[in-house]
Amino acid sequence: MNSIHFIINPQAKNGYSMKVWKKVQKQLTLEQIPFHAVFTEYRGHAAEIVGALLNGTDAEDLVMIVTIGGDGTLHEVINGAANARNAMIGMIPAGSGNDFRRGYGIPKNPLAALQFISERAKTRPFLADIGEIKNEQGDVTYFINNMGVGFDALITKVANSSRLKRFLNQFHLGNLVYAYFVMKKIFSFQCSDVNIVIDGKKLHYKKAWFVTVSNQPYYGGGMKISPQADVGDGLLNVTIVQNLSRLKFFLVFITVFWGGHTKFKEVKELVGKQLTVQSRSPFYAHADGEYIGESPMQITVHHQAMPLLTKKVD
Ligand SMILES: Nc1ncnc2c1ncn2[C@@H]1O[C@H](COP(=O)(O)OP(=O)(O)OP(=O)(O)O)[C@@H](O)[C@H]1O
Repeated sequence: MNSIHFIINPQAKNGYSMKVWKKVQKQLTLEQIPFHAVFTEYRGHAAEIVGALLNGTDAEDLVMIVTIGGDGTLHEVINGAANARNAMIGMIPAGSGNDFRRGYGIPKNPLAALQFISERAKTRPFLADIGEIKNEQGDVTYFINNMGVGFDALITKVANSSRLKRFLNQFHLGNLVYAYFVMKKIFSFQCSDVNIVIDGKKLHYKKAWFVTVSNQPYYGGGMKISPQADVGDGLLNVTIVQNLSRLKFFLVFITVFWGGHTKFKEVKELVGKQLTVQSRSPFYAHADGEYIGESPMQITVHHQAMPLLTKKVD
């Protein structure tokens, strides 16, 4: 087997990732699987590591890259590899949200995940769709799970930079921080009218709370925001929540955990290959749970563009 390049975020879930890495490292040695390991040192480092790694290899050589951390580190790895065709990306989940694990069928247990990856490496990789986001300045960010503008991006931004998340992560309760900030921000959030142009069709939504664009069903640490989303169908699934009171928004938000929100008339769903999202007042935007700036954004799907060491989940 080719050497596996591990990229480990030692800070993910307050250092839980290092415990996972130690178990994985022991198993690699036991099974005599060749590997390299690099530890990220700061935000954005994983994308730089991947960029440098792929630059130093011939385009015909397949490079296996496995990240140990959360969806944020994986997001960076995907962005580092998005323009290369010779990277195969895998993940051993060790973060607090782990929506990639849910959406792409990766085992929870680190050693089971390693075995799963080793097996995938022997067959052809699964080619997943990825989403491309372009802002007004033309800067490009890719996403593998989902992107969103509005209330969910605001929660992402405040939760990710909060000390409370780090504190709660010590007790494996990091996800509670999102619920806390939802409760806190729901009273002050300002909705905005939103214009969406999807595959040439113009649509207008009054008083939108958020717009989420999904490549797979899960976001926010297990919420089923887009039950129909499929990572291999060449389509993006758009969810718009609009025109409801703060109280009703809260009730609808709870139902997202099991995908029940889609039954509400204030929740609209669209499907398409390319869209622009523009809000009357600027909305924060996130990609895979990482803050990326403000709307407007143009989003395009790239079908079967990312070789993954995963399987497609039905
Ligand atoms: N050494 C580091 N020090 C600080 N931050 C880092 C480091 N390496 C990576 N990061 C950043 O930490 C953030 C969170 O990483 P990651 O998602 O892997 O872990 P997490 O604890 O599960 O968080 P999340 O709940 O967002 O998934 C990412 O934005 C990543 O860029």
